[in-house]
Amino acid sequence: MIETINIMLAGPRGKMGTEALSMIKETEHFNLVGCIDRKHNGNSVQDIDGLPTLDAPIYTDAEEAFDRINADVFIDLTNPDSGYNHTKLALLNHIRPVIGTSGFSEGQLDELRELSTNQQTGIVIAPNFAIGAVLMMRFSQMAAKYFPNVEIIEKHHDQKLDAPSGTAAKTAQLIKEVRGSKRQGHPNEKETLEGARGAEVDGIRIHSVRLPGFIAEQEVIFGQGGQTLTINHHSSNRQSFMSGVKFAVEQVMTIDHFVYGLENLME
Ligand SMILES: NC(=O)C1=CN([C@@H]2O[C@H](COP(=O)(O)OP(=O)(O)OC[C@H]3O[C@@H](n4cnc5c(N)ncnc54)[C@H](OP(=O)(O)O)[C@@H]3O)[C@@H](O)[C@H]2O)C=CC1
Ligand SMILES: O=C(O)C1=N[C@H](C(=O)O)C[C@H](O)C1
Repeated sequence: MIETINIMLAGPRGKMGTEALSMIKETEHFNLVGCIDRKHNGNSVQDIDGLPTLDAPIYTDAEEAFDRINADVFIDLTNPDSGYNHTKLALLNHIRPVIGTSGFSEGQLDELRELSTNQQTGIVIAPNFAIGAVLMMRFSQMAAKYFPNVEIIEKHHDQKLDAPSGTAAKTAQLIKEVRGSKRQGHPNEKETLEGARGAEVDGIRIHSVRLPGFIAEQEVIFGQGGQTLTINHHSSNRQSFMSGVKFAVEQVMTIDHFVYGLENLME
């Protein structure tokens, strides 16, 4: 018999949070034990319009929630500031975090890595839960060995708060690991309009598009004498992320260290 995993979630009314609650409800060995929301203190999830019929208390005070709720895993799907604070609280309370929230700085990731080590508590931070996106990042890393000239275009809905996306930042990091530092474009190039060449991570240009109509898409474009190679991933709904959230919740129960990216948990 599979053991039940008790889950606490922050951001239940959000686009991802609502989808994650439905996934929890449909998963026999997952049990929602509480939520952190900015509204509805003292209510049960099932009393809130539009949320699945799950009987779990809502807290607006995160510290109170971590004091009172006895969970195995904490899922955060909020925003960078709240997500970072919640993640620290979860680790301090030895509740294993599964973090989908994007936009953490390198310094914040380092602090969470250190806290996870000190607390000997497993944590999974996944820039993208869609398995296709994880493969797109890995294929990009493979291609960069042979095609070191590369730029990234990420396209998201216009409600997204952070830019560049966590996925684009992680892709750049993976590429950097295999190709080293390289400034893309002409050495003497000059922007006559600031931002025209996008953001830069270790020489890799990242261009962020924000438009209604998109959910999440990324193109990694490689160029070399006479040829281009484009690796593209497209999420057309938020269900695309849920098998990855489920996988991360199951996996985080088996580790006691910091993991950044689902690829580190896949065979
Ligand atoms: N890793 C992945 O695969 C994916 C990651 N994401 C990331 O997940 C996060 C959420 O995305 P999305 O669902 O689209 O965003 P939404 O804006 O739809 O949802 C965020 C929710 O978090 C709530 N919230 C904000 N602050 C707090 C807080 N302090 N306590 C509790 N709840 C809070 C918001 O409440 P209110 O409505 O009151 O503001 C809102 O309901 C983003 O960082 C996004 O980049 C998204 C998709 C996939
Ligand atoms: O905000 C989103 O929507 C998404 N955020 C994540 C990111 O920043 O990469 C993952 C996915 O792209 C959707």
